[in-house]
Amino acid sequence: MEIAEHKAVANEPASKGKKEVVIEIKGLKKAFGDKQVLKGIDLVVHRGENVVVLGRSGQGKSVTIQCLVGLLTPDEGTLNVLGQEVNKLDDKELKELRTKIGFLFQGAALYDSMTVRENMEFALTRVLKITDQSELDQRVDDILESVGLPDAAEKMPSDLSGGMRKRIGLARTLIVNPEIMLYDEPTTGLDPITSREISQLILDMQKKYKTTSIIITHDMECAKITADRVVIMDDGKYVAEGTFEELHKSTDKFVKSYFI
Ligand SMILES: Nc1ncnc2c1ncn2[C@@H]1O[C@H](COP(=O)(O)OP(=O)(O)OP(=O)(O)O)[C@@H](O)[C@H]1O
Repeated sequence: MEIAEHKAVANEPASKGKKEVVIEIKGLKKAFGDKQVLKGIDLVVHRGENVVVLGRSGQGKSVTIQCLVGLLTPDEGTLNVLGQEVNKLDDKELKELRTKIGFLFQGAALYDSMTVRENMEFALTRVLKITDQSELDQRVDDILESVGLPDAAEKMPSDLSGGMRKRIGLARTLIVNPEIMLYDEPTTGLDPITSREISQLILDMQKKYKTTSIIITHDMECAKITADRVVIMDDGKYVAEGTFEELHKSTDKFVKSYFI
């Protein structure tokens, strides 16, 4: 197995030649009852990087993300996000940290009784406390333009196709300027063409908004399009790491099984 040794680089200054560490997970372990799900996860994500996590179902990819944002408490290990130890934060500090993190989960989680514009404005007023109507309008129009749906503002979520809902969900998440984006299977349930468009959009948004992302996916094309780096998870650990091309060329039987 060709796992790269994860070097402990937390707390390094973002000085010349060194990339700023935005997320650092060390020795993360988590069990539910007698089921040991995470058996020692180590991961460093640098600013502006898209890291894709691959792995069969039930490996603990989502559990890792939930630990990262303080929704689950690990049994062992440390999670450092934007310079803060997640498990040492009180509720108020955790809430504050979460405003810097955008989530895009399987369902786009739009409020069905609100128009697209109202969904966006709700996020802006709640998170960024913006109340000026012209600024709200400008931000909504800008983000809808960015995700390729400039005319969707007055539509209801029920009027949108699955692909459009994903785009609007992404817009709603990005409109509050998160530093980190966490995607949990962003292309699940979409047809191959729409999946490709959403993957491309994730990449475009990373470039435009300079976000740092962890993308959990089973979609290899999504991984190919979006990943600066791929990690593969198996049996509660990360077992292989590299660029998509590096892993694609791997001779390791387990890694190769992902690329068939
Ligand atoms: N709150 C919880 N209580 C008990 N067990 C849980 C809890 N959350 C997750 N698990 C268990 O942990 C294991 C890993 O779940 P997780 O959702 O992280 O898998 P995953 O790798 O994201 O899978 P998938 O690709 O199917 O989403 C599963 O067996 C799941 O049942």
